[in-house]
Amino acid sequence: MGEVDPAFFQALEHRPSLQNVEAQGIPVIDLSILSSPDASLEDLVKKIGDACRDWGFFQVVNHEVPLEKREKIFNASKKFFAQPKGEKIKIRRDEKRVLGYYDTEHTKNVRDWKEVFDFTVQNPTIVPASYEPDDKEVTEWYNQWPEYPPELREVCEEYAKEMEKLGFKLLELIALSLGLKADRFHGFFKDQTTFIRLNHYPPCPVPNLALGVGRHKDAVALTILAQDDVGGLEVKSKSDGEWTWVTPTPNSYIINVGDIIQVWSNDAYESVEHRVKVNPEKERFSVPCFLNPAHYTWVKPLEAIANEQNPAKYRPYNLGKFLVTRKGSNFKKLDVENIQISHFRVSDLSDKLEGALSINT
Ligand SMILES: O=C(O)CCC(=O)C(=O)O
Ligand SMILES: [Fe+2]
Repeated sequence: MGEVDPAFFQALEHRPSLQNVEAQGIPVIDLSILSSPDASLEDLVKKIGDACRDWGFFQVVNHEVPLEKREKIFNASKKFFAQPKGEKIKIRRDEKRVLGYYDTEHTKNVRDWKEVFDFTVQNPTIVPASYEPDDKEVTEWYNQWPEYPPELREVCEEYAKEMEKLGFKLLELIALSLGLKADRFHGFFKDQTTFIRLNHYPPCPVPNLALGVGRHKDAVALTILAQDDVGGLEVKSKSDGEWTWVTPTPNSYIINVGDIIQVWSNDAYESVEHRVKVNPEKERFSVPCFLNPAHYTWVKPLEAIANEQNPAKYRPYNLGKFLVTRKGSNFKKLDVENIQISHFRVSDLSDKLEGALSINT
């Protein structure tokens, strides 16, 4: 192995410890009660609400996603990434075709030690043609499928159906836990921009300097992640700020609240920072599904939650414009911070300023 490109090196304060702090608290929630039609959901809804509030993360077991479908997508993913780079870059993403293979993602401007393959659940996926606020034109994102392995497309499409089913169940439970009607979120996903990513983290000679994915929050509604038994995911604990290792639980899914649920819930549930450590000997595979609403959604605190006592903490933002801005910036190392929900946060200062202006006009 030659010299490692310093583009992968984290700043001193973000370098990972090689010791893992085991998670005591990230709850493992059993969903089996969902298959008994007459059972009361009260306990389950409370567990989900507590987990969303206290951790922003939880794992689910007995989720009814067939193990076979999970094994198939992991096997196909291994076959795809095991090919020479020359094969993989045949479906490399670029500024026009934003889906497919790439290995140059930067998180917070540091290069991630990983390669990925992205596909959307709806094909094509409709998004704005540009990030210019006044440009009303839309465009279509198409999936790019590799020649090898030939089963990849079918396996991915089958897996996507399972993720949608589980995703809707989880969204219902989360809605109930916020005191909303179970189907409150469904409408947002009619023309969803949900995408699934195959992640491959090769063994890394500098696991003390680099990260598989640097610290970040997921800018989507909800993430459903399958990880293999190597482990690497760390979550920043809300209670003490420690990076906490998520011990792989066989055949479980890790669920995390994304930025959009944070905004919808007006900060009742927060999108929590997480990162991925790499391993000097073992490669690791994971498959996150990022549940994301339609591009025309204006993301803002829900009326049933934000009110006079609990004023909206965010200004509405257009999801499609947000998404297109982010996708565009993935290709390059930026001099500025990537677009974040915090840019739409109503700050006390701007409130006061706005107040002052409205008095003066
Ligand atoms: O691979 C993982 O465990 C998590 C990946 C992740 O956080 C992401 O892709 O957003
Ligand atoms: Fe993430």
